[in-house]
Amino acid sequence: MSTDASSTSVRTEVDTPVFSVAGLWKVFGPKAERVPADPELAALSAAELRERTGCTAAIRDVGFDVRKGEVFVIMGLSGSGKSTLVRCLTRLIEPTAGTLAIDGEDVRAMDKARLRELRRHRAAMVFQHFGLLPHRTVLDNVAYGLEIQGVGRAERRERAAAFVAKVGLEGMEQRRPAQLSGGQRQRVGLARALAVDPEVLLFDEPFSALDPLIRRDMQEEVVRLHREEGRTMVFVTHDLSEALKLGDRIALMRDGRLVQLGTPEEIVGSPADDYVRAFVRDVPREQVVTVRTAMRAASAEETADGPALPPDATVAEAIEAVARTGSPARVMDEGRCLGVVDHDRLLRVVAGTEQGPGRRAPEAGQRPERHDKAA
Ligand SMILES: Nc1ncnc2c1ncn2[C@@H]1O[C@H](COP(=O)(O)OP(=O)(O)OP(=O)(O)O)[C@@H](O)[C@H]1O
Repeated sequence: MSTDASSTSVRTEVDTPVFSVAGLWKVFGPKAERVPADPELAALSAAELRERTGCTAAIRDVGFDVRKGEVFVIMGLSGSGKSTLVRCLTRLIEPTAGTLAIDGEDVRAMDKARLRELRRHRAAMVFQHFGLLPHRTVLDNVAYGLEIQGVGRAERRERAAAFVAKVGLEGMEQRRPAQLSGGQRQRVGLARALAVDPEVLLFDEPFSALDPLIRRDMQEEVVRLHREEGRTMVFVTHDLSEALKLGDRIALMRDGRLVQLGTPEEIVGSPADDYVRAFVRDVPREQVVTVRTAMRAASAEETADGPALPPDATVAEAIEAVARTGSPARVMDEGRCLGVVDHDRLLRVVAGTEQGPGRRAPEAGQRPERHDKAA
């Protein structure tokens, strides 16, 4: 999504944040509120803070917007504050300080009824431990959220059946959770969250208990659902490759702080500090750098011929196209040729020796748009 300040009205609508978070803190421990309020305490390291106050700052002064329709990934190592952060969004964990809004509405000011409504209708959570009801069938588990919403039996079963099919479990409606594999159970959890048609889906490390092949299936399922429905998603993971695969943007957390927020290409191409650099060192650049970044100006001859790729295609995809046809690939946007990528450009990205935007910190408005991560 564009961050261009001179946005058109369409862009303004697209840019309306679903969640807006600013100066958010979550401190566990005695008299937690004094920590964000006192600059001296707020500046202490985790160990010093614990020693001085007995408190743990799980989230420290974090701010970001989640834009409509994006997959927003919160990533970091164990203990960096990811789960706490995603739970703060619907106040499953109560923030200590800061502001938090959904569609412009102050979440911290919501009363119990409004919060319940928020969690049931607007922001549904998919947990790692799927929380299925063991004595209910797949269909009834998926219908459960609708039952809570007061939807009548016939309608909820019909809607639940459609979502069971949507996540690829057709024919298993009458099974119980114990009769399913881990991946199938996770699909039931996903269908249950989808069935209530929330504005935003929150995932807390939903796939970390799954074996790698099933995990990849589920990631593809999320990409597919996102492509089909365009639903906003906030996805917590400690796995960098999962983050790069799913995220339109990634918020990288360390010790409760947000150390970098950007597209996968920005995070890999322009790490904010040595910590992020070390984190992304082994990522194959061709899988995240886009042709928009790698391209050069095209000659008149080159604009007329050659394979065509959208600007957000990865260099890996371009390598395939160029290898197949033997000629430079054109980067096309709405029928216009923006530039070309040839052997030389592509090899430079793989070797990590290219000059240009991928090596600079992208400025606002220059961010590559990523529509179709699975392509
Ligand atoms: N209820 C609690 N009381 C005290 N400290 C807590 C509590 N919950 C979390 N913490 C601490 O807050 C920090 C962040 O925890 P959190 O669970 O959010 O991390 P995480 O990044 O999700 O980790 P993981 O990937 O291991 O789940 C950790 O230091 C943790 O020990």
